[in-house]
Amino acid sequence: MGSEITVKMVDVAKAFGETRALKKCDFEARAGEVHAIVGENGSGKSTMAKIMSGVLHPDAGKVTILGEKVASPVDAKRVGLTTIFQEVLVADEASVFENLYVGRDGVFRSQLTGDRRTEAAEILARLVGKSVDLDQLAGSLPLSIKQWIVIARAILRRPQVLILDESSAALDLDSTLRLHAEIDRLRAEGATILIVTHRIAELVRIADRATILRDGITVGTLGKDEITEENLLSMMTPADRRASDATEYASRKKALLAPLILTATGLAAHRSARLFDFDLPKGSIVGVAGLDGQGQDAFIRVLAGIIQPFGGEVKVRSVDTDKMIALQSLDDAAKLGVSYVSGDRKREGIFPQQSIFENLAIGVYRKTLGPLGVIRKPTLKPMFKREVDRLRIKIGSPSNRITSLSGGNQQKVLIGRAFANDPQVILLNDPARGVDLGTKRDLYRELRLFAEKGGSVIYVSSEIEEFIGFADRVDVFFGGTLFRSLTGEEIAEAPILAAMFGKARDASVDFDLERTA
Ligand SMILES: Nc1ncnc2c1ncn2[C@@H]1O[C@H](COP(=O)(O)OP(=O)(O)OP(=O)(O)O)[C@@H](O)[C@H]1O
Repeated sequence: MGSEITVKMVDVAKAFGETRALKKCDFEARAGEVHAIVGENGSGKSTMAKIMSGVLHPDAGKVTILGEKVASPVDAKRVGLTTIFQEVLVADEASVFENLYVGRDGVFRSQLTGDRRTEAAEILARLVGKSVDLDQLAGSLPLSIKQWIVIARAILRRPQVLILDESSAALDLDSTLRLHAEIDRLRAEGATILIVTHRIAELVRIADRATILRDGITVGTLGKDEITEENLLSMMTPADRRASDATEYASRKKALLAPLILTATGLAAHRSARLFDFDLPKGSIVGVAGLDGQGQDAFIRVLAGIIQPFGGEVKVRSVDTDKMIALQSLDDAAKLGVSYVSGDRKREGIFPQQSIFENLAIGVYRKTLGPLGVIRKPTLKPMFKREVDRLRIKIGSPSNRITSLSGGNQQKVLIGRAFANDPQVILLNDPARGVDLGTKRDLYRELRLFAEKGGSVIYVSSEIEEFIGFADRVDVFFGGTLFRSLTGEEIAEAPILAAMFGKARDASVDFDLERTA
């Protein structure tokens, strides 16, 4: 590891009105290292990244990047710092190539040499995993490729300091590995890479050091060998709020023998995919895994009544009549007690113009309408408080806009909304994206309690480790269809991974998880 200090923050403070996002932040990163910034939702990580990038100015303290002060984003770029923020900023009406070089000595194609095209094509192909036509309009591409354009744009700048603020939160396993290979490459060239992430497996695999923030204060830095889930948790979370242990539950095969609460028969979630059947026993937790685009996302959205399947039908047991009733719409889902939580809060989840309170309580408004359709807010208050406490949502006033919350806390509001509806089935579509470690554990515990009381859970995740010690069964999607169901001891990394790649039960995966450069 190079010893040159590239990023230095001393005694930095930053407040937004009454909220003291950073109180005393000290930080140091060196050339040739991957340094993670870790902390609970709302602990100040993004604020720290924005200050380094010149987007925000500190109220107090000193910040230097490569020995220089940075007063604006332009300044930051000049000294060699590039940041990839959570938002995917791509100009739809410009070509892929123009998007890659936007802001760099003009975007006119005539000024850009052939070398640049070759370099852009190479980097993008490495990241995407296949070649991408540089001349097509970015607007015609799926979100996943747009995300790669943003990452490629940053890498093409050959930054000396690269900040990734939750840039891998929405990436699937295969994509994450490609991003890691690229990070390794930059590290080998002597760059400093700062990553803000809640994905523990990612941290352990790639970070050389990790600095932990708690409530706007940096509490310490761990070396590579010290980066473990337990160490991170104990530094991130005050002792009184820490779950006493990493309670792991044995997968309960018995739970799978209970009467069925939801069934899907002859389902085709994709146009040309093989038909499949699915069932959800009452009181069970079924995990759903798959690489990006294998049909699991369409599947859970069909179950939620958001989209229609190409064929087949979904039925849910009615609480009132105990009969299996067809579910074909969002309305049916609400009536049958099926709640949905999306991990893609920007597109499917939050109402950005509304308050935190309204965003959480929106699903129960209807049930509590008073005479003349007036919302009886006081009746909702205890429910709101219960969910905020249960999920430890860090909020100021409930009447503030939801967008004033940190990303992870917005996600917690969506999870709270699902519980608040008092459902019999909760469908979660990669809900823990951007949610901190402590809250993830709390979420698993709450879902366990929910299942023990007879509730049923379907949990889609892009992180294999989420299922282990949590799910009673893991259904793996491959090629647009349900490929394999795993129970008991098969709920482990190797069998899940094998099924995700469409491999036979006992075949080992010729895919190296530790693959680097
Ligand atoms: N523009 C803003 N206006 C008001 N409050 C803000 C603003 N930006 C951040 N905050 C508040 O500052 C605190 C720190 O937020 P920040 O986004 O830095 O946290 P974070 O650690 O990145 O969280 P997460 O893991 O959820 O992304 C939070 O309480 C947040 O609500």
